[in-house]
Amino acid sequence: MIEIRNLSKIYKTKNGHVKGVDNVSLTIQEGEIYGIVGYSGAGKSSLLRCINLLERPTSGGITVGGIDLTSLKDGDLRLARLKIGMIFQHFYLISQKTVFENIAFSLKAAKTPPGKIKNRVEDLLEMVGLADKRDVYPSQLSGGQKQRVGIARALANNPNVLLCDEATSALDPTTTKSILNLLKKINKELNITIILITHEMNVVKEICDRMAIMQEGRVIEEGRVYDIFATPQEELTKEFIESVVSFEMPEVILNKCKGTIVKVLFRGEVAGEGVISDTLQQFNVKGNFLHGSIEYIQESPLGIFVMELKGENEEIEKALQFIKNRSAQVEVLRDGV
Ligand SMILES: Nc1ncnc2c1ncn2[C@@H]1O[C@H](COP(=O)(O)OP(=O)(O)OP(=O)(O)O)[C@@H](O)[C@H]1O
Repeated sequence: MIEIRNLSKIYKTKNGHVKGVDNVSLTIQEGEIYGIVGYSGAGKSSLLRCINLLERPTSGGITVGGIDLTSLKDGDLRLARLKIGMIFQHFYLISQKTVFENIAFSLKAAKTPPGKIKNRVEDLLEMVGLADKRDVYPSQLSGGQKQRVGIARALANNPNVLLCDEATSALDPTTTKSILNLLKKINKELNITIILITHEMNVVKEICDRMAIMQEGRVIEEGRVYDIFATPQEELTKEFIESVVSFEMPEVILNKCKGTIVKVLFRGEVAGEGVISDTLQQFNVKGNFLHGSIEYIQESPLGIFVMELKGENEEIEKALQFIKNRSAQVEVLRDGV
């Protein structure tokens, strides 16, 4: 378990103090994939770098697996850090060393007996699918392959935690997917807790169990990814969700609709369409679908429909109540005109 307690990071610059992280407290469970989302400057990297003490927090504490990292002296901190791997957006491989040597470098730094290095590197290369690239140099690799080397290097010393700093932001969508699948595999097979920071909500939707949204150094919302997608509370959270699940409708379409426009959200296994068709049968209202999709978040369906309901006000009220009782959320986007 990772516990971040009242953590603040203040940078002293020549123009004054800048608050990178402002009193953040989070608990991340063992084996979880946890996403931290925010726009540029929100404080994500500062927070991530405080977790392994690449940055010393100005105040607050970090406990990883029961060890309070902020209280450790240099030697003990170095040892504790070996159990926290990290990967980066720009990979940071050593260009003069081969793939094998890049990974071996981590093992040598941790004083692994020389006789054990070869097998370990080969196992790691196998795990990340790069056995055939053992002797090539980073410049001969694609971005996705470079990140695989980064991952192998981060896993070299059997960490319990993997920190991912915008690990897929420099990659195309297909490569991003393959790296996310690799991270999922590592999380499941090695039971490594993963914390990733990203500005891409689709990354979080794809692999995270829980997430936090950061703004101006603070965590403004936190919870299970599914719940956050289903019922976001903060405007910024809604904005991030709309970047992957958009229900914007062209004005011309809205202007044509004279009925009540509602957005309905169905969670889990509830068959949304069934509820809607029951509503239309039981009440004297006409329905017109404007938008609809079923998003799968961690394989759980989340159905979101936007529709126009037409009829007498009283019937519409009854229909809305009926839907409300059978759905996760109903929001009237616009009353009938
Ligand atoms: N070394 C530093 N010195 C001074 N200010 C810093 C330093 N590092 C970060 N900051 C400031 O702290 C705030 C948070 O920055 P941080 O890099 O953590 O945000 P971020 O969400 O990771 O953004 P990005 O994705 O652009 O890196 C910003 O205002 C930034 O300018």
